[in-house]
Amino acid sequence: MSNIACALTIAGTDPSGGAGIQADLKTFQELKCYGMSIITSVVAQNTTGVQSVHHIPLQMIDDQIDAVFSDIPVGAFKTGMIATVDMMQLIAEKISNNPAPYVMDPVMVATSGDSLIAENARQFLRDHLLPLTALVTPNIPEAEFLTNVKIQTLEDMQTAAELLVHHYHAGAALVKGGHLSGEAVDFLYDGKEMHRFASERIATKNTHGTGCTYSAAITGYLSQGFSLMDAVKQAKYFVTQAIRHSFDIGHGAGPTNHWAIREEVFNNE
Ligand SMILES: Nc1ncnc2c1ncn2[C@@H]1O[C@H](COP(=O)(O)OP(=O)(O)O)[C@@H](O)[C@H]1O
Ligand SMILES: Cc1ncc(COP(=O)(O)O)c(N)n1
Repeated sequence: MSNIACALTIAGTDPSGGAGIQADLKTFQELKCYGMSIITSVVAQNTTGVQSVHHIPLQMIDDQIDAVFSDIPVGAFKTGMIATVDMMQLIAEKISNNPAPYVMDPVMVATSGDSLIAENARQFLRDHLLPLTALVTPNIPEAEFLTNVKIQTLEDMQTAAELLVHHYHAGAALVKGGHLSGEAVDFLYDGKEMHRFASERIATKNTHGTGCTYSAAITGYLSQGFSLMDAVKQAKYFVTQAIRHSFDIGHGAGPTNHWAIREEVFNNE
């Protein structure tokens, strides 16, 4: 199978398996992509929150990126948690010559409320990494920070998506509405048109890692050659099913179910 789609994630870890690198690799696997990962920080966390963080030395991040880029053609890649300005600077340099589509999940705060990146890194992310993206996938608080727009309505989400592309130079923007109420509505703006992706809101507290899973699914589909619009459409379906069949495990916000689009799960619905 030499023509397998290769998808890469550059992110932090979650030993409890619901978010970060672990969620990304599980998602790639479900989509039948060949999954690869570069670890930026090792995070001691679980469904209740973050206990401690160890940043991987810059040289080691550099070496990991070289190990992958020098050997295997990457079909698409994503970034999740990048904790410091130094890491961002290095990653920006490394990826700027890679032609594969880049999906940025602008991770700032975990579902538990714990901050995952340095205060000054947020601005650096917006000013230096955002212009390199094919797509950025902020949730409401992240979109608010990136654009300075207070987001309370579906119209505000669309305004933020347009600003991310036209003012902050993202390739495209997917503003996710998980943090509003009512239907779970996301808006994709590709620089020309606004697309709406909606699903029913599922009553669950188990949303640990939804953003990671969603952006990994988009990356996986892009690595397989789907258009941006189709990749988001398929990924929205994937994440909705993953939330619908999420696991009530752990003492906090449980993880999503990465194998929820398998046929046997549907057959048992
Ligand atoms: N309770 C829910 N029911 C259905 N879809 C949801 C629910 N919560 C979030 N989503 C969807 O999950 C995806 C992740 O969204 P969001 O929660 O906004 O991001 P993040 O996990 O980065 O905070 C989006 O497609 C959003 O619409
Ligand atoms: C290493 C890492 N990266 C990202 C998240 C965000 O998770 P969520 O998708 O729940 O916002 C996390 N909790 N840990």
